[in-house]
Amino acid sequence: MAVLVKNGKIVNHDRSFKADVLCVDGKIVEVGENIQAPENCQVIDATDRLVIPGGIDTHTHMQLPFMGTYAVDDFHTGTRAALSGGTTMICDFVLGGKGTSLIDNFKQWKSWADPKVMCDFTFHMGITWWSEQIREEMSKIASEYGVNSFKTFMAYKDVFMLEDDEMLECYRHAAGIGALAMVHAENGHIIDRESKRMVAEGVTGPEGHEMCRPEHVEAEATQRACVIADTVNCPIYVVHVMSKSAGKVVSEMRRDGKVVFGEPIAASLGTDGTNYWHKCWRHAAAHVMGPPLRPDPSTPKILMKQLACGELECTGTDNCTFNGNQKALGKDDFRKIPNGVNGVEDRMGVIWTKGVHSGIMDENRFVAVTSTNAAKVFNMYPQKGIIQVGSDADLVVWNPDRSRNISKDTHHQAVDWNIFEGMEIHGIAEKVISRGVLAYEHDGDFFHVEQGHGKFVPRQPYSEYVYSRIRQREKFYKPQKVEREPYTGPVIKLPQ
Ligand SMILES: NC(=O)NCCC(=O)O
Ligand SMILES: [Zn+2]
Repeated sequence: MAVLVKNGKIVNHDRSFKADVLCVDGKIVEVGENIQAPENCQVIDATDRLVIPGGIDTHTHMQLPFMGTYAVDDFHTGTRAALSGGTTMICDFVLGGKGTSLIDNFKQWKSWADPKVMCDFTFHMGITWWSEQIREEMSKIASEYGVNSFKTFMAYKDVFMLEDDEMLECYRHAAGIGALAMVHAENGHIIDRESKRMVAEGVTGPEGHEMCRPEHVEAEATQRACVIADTVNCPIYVVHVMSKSAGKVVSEMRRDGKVVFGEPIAASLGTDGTNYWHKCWRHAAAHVMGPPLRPDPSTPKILMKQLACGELECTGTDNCTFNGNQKALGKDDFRKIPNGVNGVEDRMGVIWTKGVHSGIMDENRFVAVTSTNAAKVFNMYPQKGIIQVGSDADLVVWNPDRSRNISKDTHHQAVDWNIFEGMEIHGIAEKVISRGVLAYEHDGDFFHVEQGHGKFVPRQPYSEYVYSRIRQREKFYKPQKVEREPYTGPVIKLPQ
């Protein structure tokens, strides 16, 4: 069945123009003026509306097994919520523990996702231990399984954390197979020691979670990860940039010519870490995630400005949700509170409200940071991230003139809390088209697709957007030997 979106203002990352869009069999087949609707065509009137490429959430953890429990939003409720907010694709993390196989983990996550997803999805792989097996599996995953991005952790000591030398080898290999290294940047050794000290000194509440890992603990690791990646000419993507200091490091590294990308998330752009000092334990615990939200209330605006001017690149959510009774595992010790917050439903609205509506970025940049840049960085462009002939028909009819209030009582996510509770959102995804099918209508709250509608999107290595600069830099990474006469003078003898 064909879908024709009429009279909309098409917004792409680089230009906006008035046109219709015709979608047939999941693809955009025509973009132009006064397109005639073919037979059996569903016509969607987008007069006075924007038509934007479907959002791509670069970072989710649906039903993640984590800290003894499972994230409560699974591939069904999570992707359903995504659609309702204008996101038509998620990038979820396959995250097995130490000693596990990447191939087995990939198959496990795929079997969870396939029957449940309501929007398209792809995977990043977590590298939680290092060995010859993992090196070989990384190659296989990149060449045969359609995954070209691998996340390493500098935190979660003894669980997911790699040491610097392991990261170096992992990144060297990633560069060799045309993949993108991703990093959770926090100094895991400091967190390990300081969280124990915090509890020993009687600070057991959620505020201790932030105090044992203040923002320089994130910034130091961000700098270290960038240096490690640069040493082996590997591109690096810093996930969940949560602080001004880490954002500054990313920006400085980019200005210094390093191939570094930074990803703030809906949470770091939309709220802040003062919540950890809230008198209600449940409220404070709901915001616990790693790296934490920052108590400096100027953080969200500064990160938004960095996004607007190109210092930061993409936006995700790190959506990893736990209900109150799960968070309560840490009621007497913040170290046991499952880490994670919501965002997949509200990311587009939060960024429009705090970025575009507030005058920090324009609509084209909004499209870039919510969709196009992700498609480019992760090598899905122009299949995803742009409205043009030949691209997947993932479209959102966006009404910038309507507003809504966020609440856990009305959101679509399974989680019983919303960190954006009460926030007035400007900009509504009125109609959401996923692979050429009208999937969601805001008015009436209608979902027209079933579980299993979404498809896995395989991605090739060597994203041009990322690797063209890596190739240019290769010549500087070859060690240059100086030809000289051998030294023939005396040499002292060292004691045996
Ligand atoms: N971020 C978080 O708190 N939970 C998800 C796992 C991770 O990405 O660190
Ligand atoms: Zn992380």
